[in-house]
Amino acid sequence: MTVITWISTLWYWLPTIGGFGLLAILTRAAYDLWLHPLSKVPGPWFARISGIPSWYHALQGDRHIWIWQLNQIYGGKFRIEPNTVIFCDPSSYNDIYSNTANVQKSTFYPAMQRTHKEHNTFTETDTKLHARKRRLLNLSFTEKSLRAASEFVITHIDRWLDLISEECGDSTEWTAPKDFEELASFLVFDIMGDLAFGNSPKIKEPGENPFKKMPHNIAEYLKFVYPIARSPFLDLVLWLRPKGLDALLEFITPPEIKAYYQFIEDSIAKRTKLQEEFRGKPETQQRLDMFHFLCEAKDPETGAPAYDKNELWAEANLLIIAGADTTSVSLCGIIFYLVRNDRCLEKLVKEIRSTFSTADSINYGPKLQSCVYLKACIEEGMRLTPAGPSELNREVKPGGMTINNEHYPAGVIVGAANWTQSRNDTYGDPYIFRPERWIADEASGVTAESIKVIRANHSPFGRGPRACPGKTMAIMELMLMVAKLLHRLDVRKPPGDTLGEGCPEKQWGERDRNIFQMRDAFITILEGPTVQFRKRES
Ligand code: HEM
Repeated sequence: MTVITWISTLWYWLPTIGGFGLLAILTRAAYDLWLHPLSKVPGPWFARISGIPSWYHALQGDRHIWIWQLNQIYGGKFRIEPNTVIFCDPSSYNDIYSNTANVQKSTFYPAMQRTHKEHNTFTETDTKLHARKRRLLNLSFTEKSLRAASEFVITHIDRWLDLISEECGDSTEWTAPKDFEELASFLVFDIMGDLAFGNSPKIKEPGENPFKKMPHNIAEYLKFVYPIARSPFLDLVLWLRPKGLDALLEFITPPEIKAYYQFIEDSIAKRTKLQEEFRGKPETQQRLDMFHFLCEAKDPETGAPAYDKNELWAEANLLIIAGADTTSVSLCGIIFYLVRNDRCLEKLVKEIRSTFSTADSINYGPKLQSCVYLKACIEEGMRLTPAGPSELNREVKPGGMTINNEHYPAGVIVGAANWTQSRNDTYGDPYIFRPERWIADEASGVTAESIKVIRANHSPFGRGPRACPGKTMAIMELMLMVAKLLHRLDVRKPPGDTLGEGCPEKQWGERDRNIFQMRDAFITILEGPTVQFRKRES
């Protein structure tokens, strides 16, 4: 048969093929609307028959705003994709993320990993395999490792503040406006590099350094991979990955990201060698970073090293991605709100400067823990600036589960979105930065009970078996960063600066000038805040 005959035959059959295609789409849409187990759950009709709206908003980076808007329209639960329901009340939140919930992570998570082979604790969907990985990873998050980590953290924060103070000089004038988002991400990446694989990229230091683009490149990578993981073609993508798609993605990976991977590989090789040299020496002569605890982890059944080279790579890489952006986003959120709320900033500065006589005396101990207003500012900043604004989705396992007294069958995807969850009615005045809501005080009417209610509503570190193992470390870092910064320096918003604020010309949900706006790429991507520093007066 000649090519011309092929084309004319195809042309002849095209209407029939098109007709069958259309029929299949209409049949599927009718099923999704009227027969699907979620058919009674409300939601926009297009989202109930197609993943395209959700995908579109993932591409736009405003999926959290879209979900929040749907919450205003449809109430406590709605369908955002044919097979996905979002819940917005505390009771459902607890049902989905409790230790006993019959759920596992959905296939969204493996889609976020670099290659189909590179499973780490975060992307593992199988509940039993995850439990094993998590038990081992937890060995890096003990009280002992935390104490050891705090020393690395303090060294970096002090150096960071020395550099900012140098810019202030001896003058009592304010510095030029600074991009705090950049400053924060440089600090946190240096810390995480040091802790996760024993090599700080030293990007907070002045001067040229190719790794200064690293936080930006990771953000770009997330912006690229996130819409893929949220796409309606996810099953096809996952099927194609081992069949050549991974190789293609590797090929088109930008050189800056490849340089970052190379940096991790080299650092791990060097750090592994060092670990060998340390073997047998007393602990005081070893480097007790998180990598140490990963290397020393033993499989409880066989007694053999818990991680092979590839797993060690995957876990160390996970720690830097999971621990760096999240902490820097939280720090930016806290500072954004503090420099816009003089009353809170003054109260916090007073607490810190009256608790510690010098910035050097601030370390991770009972005195820092006694700073209740500091803790409250951190909780409030993290409430308004969640490090991941959309839902942490979970797939219901065989046997189904009950959420808020209703049954959901196996295979359905469920979740609650942090941005929406931290703005619901439980807070009374959710759009106000008011750290006092986290402190029990008879005079202001805040009780232990009211705090329990708002805490049950949402947790920035997640809840249940997949909750963040780095929570205590992150809180330790944030407390030290904010306390040391405000002890040494005065900070303010440059007069007239609006970077990061909402704006009346923007779409619904992004207009409030008092709210820090963000882009959703699973992890939050921010622009701003801008701040000015000044040596403290006394
Ligand atoms: C303020 C900072 C942080 C926030 C807001 C945060 C938040 C979260 C959240 C919400 C999850 C659950 C994600 C999900 O279910 O999809 C998570 C998981 C995780 N986080 Fe964090 N995190 C922070 C800092 C850290 C740090 C410092 C580390 C490590 C040094 C870390 C390591 C991890 C790991 C390994 C997981 C995966 C746990 C699992 O799947 O079992 N995080 N984090």
